[in-house]
Amino acid sequence: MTRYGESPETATFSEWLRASSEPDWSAVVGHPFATAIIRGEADMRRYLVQDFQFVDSFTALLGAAVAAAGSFEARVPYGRFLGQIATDEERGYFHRALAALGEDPAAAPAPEPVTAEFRALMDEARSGQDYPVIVAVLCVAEWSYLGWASRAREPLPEGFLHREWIQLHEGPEFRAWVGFLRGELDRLGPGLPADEQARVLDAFRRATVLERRFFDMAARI
Ligand SMILES: Cc1ncc(CN)c(N)n1
Repeated sequence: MTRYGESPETATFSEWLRASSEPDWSAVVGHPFATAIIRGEADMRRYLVQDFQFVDSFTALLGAAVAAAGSFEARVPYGRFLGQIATDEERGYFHRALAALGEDPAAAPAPEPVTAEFRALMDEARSGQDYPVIVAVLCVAEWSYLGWASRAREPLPEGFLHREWIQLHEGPEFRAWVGFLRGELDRLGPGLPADEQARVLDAFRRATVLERRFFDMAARI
């Protein structure tokens, strides 16, 4: 199904995108590496070293969303989240975590193939300046992470590497952020021409496959 609205039971545009990205979506949310994070058992080294490179392109993509959003009110949530990543919260976590793992945040180790592909997709969306496509890629990254992090139950792992990574992707603020991204897709998607809907779906699916492969890479022995 490549057109939204063909199925009468389809609830929202974002839900249609998610359902059209199965089985990869469920594979990300239920991935064994995510389960290992929740249990405090995941070896975070390769994952965080690679994710620090992911976050660079992700931050640039947030900047593109600020520029491409159609109104001041729509730009504000991107600006707010951009601030969180760029300042103490996420950047601070990466610096502390990489230091604890004996890694240098300033080093730029070779990207794994999936990291390079993910960065290429985000850079493509950024330079394309097509707002719904930009939102689709951001939405996959955040919504799928909310999906696995929501599986965590108290007590969270004691070690900060796992506990804080879960907390960064869960909680009322992160839920509201994901709700905003989904809301943008739900607001704009249904009125898009068929070829643009197909472009948005293609970006959403590609990002979902890359999320799955990213966890596969992290879990590799
Ligand atoms: C690969 C990946 N995807 C998503 C996220 C959540 N921002 C992340 N940090 N890394």
